[in-house]
Amino acid sequence: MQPSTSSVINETFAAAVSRNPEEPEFHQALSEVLESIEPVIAQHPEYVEAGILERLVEPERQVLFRVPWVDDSGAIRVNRGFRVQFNSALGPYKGGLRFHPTVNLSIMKFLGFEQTFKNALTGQGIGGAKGGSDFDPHRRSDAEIMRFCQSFMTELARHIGADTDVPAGDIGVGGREIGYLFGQYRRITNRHESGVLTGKGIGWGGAQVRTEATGYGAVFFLEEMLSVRRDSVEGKTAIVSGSGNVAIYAIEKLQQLGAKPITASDSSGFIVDEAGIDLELLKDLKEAGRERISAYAARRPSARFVGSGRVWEVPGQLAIPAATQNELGSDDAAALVRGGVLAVAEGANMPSTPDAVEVFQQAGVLFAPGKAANAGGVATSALEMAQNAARERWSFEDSERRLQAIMCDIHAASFAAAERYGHPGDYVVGANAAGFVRVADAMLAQGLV
Ligand SMILES: NC(=O)c1ccc[n+]([C@@H]2O[C@H](COP(=O)([O-])OP(=O)(O)OC[C@H]3O[C@@H](n4cnc5c(N)ncnc54)[C@H](O)[C@@H]3O)[C@@H](O)[C@H]2O)c1
Repeated sequence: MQPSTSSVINETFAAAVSRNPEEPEFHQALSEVLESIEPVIAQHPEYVEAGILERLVEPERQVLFRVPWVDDSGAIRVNRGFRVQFNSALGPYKGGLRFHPTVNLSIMKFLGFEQTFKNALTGQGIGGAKGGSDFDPHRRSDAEIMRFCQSFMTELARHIGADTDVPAGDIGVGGREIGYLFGQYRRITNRHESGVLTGKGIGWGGAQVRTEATGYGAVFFLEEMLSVRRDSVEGKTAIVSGSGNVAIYAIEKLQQLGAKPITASDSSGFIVDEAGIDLELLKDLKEAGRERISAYAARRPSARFVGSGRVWEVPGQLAIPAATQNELGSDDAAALVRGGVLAVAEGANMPSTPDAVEVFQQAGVLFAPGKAANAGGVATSALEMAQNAARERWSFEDSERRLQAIMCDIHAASFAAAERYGHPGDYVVGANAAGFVRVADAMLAQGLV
């Protein structure tokens, strides 16, 4: 007799937890995905027979390395570098690099695992990975950032390649860092291998819309969810957290589509601007000046800075958490519901705790998990790889149209899978199921590797 689906899921989870102790973020991501694919497993015993679940939860390769560098005072510093190559059944490993002091193996594995399903959802033929370092770029000089990136790439270079593994940016890794990383890779390999990194500068192999893609994509996804209810983002107030790459371009697209974003945040607090965010000012402070968010309120009379408290207490009909994991708990979700929220799209990866997701779903709020809503970034990275391989350059308009089409496809695939597996309207089940089936089918076809 076949073991029951729930016992297979529970055993896989328990074995993964005992093999990877003290990795809470990884356990959280595993439990969220495994739980929601139960109805898929029930319909596909062949996945269980082929050991797909046991194989999926074990990364194909994990690389940990020393990153020695010299700071501006001449002192030697040592950080730890990571690259977790999770799954390459659908294509070369693909996923961002994060430079942040909280980076550890648990966070890398949660992100690499999630990335596998997200990348599958894009339909662009890319596997899943994540990497980074516990290096803190905050208050580091430009020269220190460059030396760190060069040392980091000196080791990473031997593990990546246009057909092997293609890193990109994430928290703490933007255009400047990708430039330094690419320069060192080119120097070490003596190859201008454009497809080895994405998020490159437009003048040297980068793609139009890559910078904007994650934030724009999250708003396109919001628009798709609302359109199912014959509604749209137009005229609605939006609560956005973060003030980095994802938050800034989510705010930009919300404004272009007639919504009114009124908040932004960083780890020091948040600002509320009832007149609507002044995007030029925000970009000037965060992209050019790398200043704290309080500087926004200091320069804009309609805004106030709140140093303690929760941005989610501010009422609005739309919410885009776009800072970091577990930034939105059940009390925050309840506050958003009280404030009249209709739809939430996760710009960041796993910003909502499982309890918060439950609060949204119980209240009938449209909820898009990060692996669907923020997949626009990696999808556009795949477009960058395609342009690099073909030595082509597509226009901004063409690239944005392709991004929008991909987000519509991700929405449609997630929506359809939710219906098919008995959870209509549940985008968490839909996105996990749709992504999982694509990866599982490829693994099944490729044998026990
Ligand atoms: N950049 C992308 O293309 C992309 C794609 C998919 C998902 N994501 C996810 O989106 C999120 C944001 O990434 P980004 O690229 O905008 O990074 P970023 O470094 O440009 O911005 C991160 C923002 O989050 C804020 N932040 C970080 N830690 C915080 C904390 N503990 N409390 C409050 N605020 C905090 C920072 O101040 C900053 O405003 C991350 O979860 C990332 O994994 C990014």
